[in-house]
Amino acid sequence: MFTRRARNKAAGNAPPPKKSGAPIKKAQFESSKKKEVGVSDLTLLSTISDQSINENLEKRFHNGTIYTYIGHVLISVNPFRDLGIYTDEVLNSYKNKNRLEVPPHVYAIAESMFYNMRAYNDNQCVIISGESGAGKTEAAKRIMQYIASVSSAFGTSSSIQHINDMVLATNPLLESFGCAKTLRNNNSSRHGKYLEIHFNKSFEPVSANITNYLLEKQRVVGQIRNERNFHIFYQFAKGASDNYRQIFGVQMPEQYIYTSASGCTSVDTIDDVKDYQDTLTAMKTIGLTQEEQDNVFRLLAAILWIGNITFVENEEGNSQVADTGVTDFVAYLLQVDSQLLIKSLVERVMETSHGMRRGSVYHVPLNTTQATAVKDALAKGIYNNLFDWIVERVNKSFQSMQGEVHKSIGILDIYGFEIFEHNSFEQLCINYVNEKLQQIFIQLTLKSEQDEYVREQIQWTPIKYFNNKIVCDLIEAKRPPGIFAALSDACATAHADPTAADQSFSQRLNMVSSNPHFELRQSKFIVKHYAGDVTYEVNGMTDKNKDQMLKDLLEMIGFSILY
Ligand SMILES: Nc1ncnc2c1ncn2[C@@H]1O[C@H](COP(=O)(O)OP(=O)(O)OP(=O)(O)O)[C@@H](O)[C@H]1O
Repeated sequence: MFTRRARNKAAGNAPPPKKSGAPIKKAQFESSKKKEVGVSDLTLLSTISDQSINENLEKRFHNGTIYTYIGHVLISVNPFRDLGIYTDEVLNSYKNKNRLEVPPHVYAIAESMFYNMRAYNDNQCVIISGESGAGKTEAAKRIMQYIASVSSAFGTSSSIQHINDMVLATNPLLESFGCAKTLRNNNSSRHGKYLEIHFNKSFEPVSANITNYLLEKQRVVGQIRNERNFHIFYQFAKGASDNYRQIFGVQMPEQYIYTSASGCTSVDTIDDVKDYQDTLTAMKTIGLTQEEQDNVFRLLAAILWIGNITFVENEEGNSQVADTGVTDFVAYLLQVDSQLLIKSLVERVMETSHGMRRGSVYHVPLNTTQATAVKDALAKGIYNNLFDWIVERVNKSFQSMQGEVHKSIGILDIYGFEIFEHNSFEQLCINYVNEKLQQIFIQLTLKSEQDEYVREQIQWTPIKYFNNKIVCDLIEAKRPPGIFAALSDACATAHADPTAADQSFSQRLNMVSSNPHFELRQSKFIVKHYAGDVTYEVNGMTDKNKDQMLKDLLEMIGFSILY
């Protein structure tokens, strides 16, 4: 976790010097103060090696001390239990304190951001990085909690309280729609989020803005064994009111394919019914009207029922909806004609063209596999649009309150680095984002620091570090092509057959195989990431990258009054 530093490094956020002659307060001997274990800043270690760093972190961790600095970067080790370190008392003990006066804590980071913004009139940003389950989202929430608390004390108007409530309400709302249980983390973020809190010239919070990055929408239609769909589906299925159960046909999660196929509908540490109530409260706090909420839940119900549409083969070997009762209900939820819905699922409209002129239109029947893919594309498309709409709606609520914006504090919380038994396009994207963050980290810390020593002609022993630019290039380079360029090229080669497109991708990967961080192995490839080696499966990558929402589906949805 690291923040943008103040311009004047030496000043830090030291309290103002005491006037001479002022009475000196009696010092308190804090018998309750925890004894320092190891060093609180790794730069104080006498020998710096992986082993000594790990030993120090471990020693502190066993003492219940999860935070340690390395210069101005805070390292946090997830305790996976309540250590009682986020109480109001602890929070208050960090207010107006220089971070060197108090033990390392995420509150100290938040305090220096708030101080630096005011003292140096500078925008602030904290980047939280770490592998999946490391505790990034928790840290982001603690920072938001701290900023809300100190900024409330800064002004007295009720609108400040309201803005802070809204900022905090974005957490349960976006977690419900954007987090899910994975094998690594019961509350894993499946999207990236950059939250900016805006302040006026008096440094009172006046609004906020959320930028959302790449939701893992594939999860809507399938999850690996013992993972779950997005939390909201289980909350809704278990907690919906009788009215919603009646009008939207809400069943328990076991009754829906999208929420039950992975064999996990409940999680020990999650109370879906309570969380559903929290989501509703958050929606109200953000300002969603009852009608807006109804439409959100109508679409969620539609997605769940879309998952239950199944296809059988007719005599010609083409797909046919197995139970039109299900499609009728989906059509009612989406407010579209049920025959139109069925047609858009079981056939594809193809149009020939003669030069610039439009040619004939053909209705090509789909087989059951193709129809299932179309059905899934519809569910993913609706959920992705719904998620974007929620983020936009939250931002609209903030904008409506907006006074003059002077400075901001930004908090970046993204999905962490992932290695699973089977890794696909989603993991490649997530791990690529983590590589890019690591690059920024290297630029902002190690490289810029060492460049400064060179500029100021300071003698020092250069620290060797792995610069992961080579891995970023491997994934994103245009020329020679990296993995993404190879993937785009394979998708562009108009292969209707996904297997042929995947093969073409695999062949193109030969071109990147000279990179020492890459290995091609038949239908798989290995990327040696900064955080570990990950084996990705080629199968299905081109389809996921194309992410086609068929024209017929878009037209069908266009008829819905919900859109
Ligand atoms: N400081 C902490 N104290 C106690 N428990 C924590 C702390 N940080 C994290 N946890 C626990 O660990 C779980 C995982 O943390 P979190 O969701 O913040 O990880 P993450 O790094 O955001 O993961 P992902 O990249 O998968 O989203 C939390 O749900 C919580 O139970």
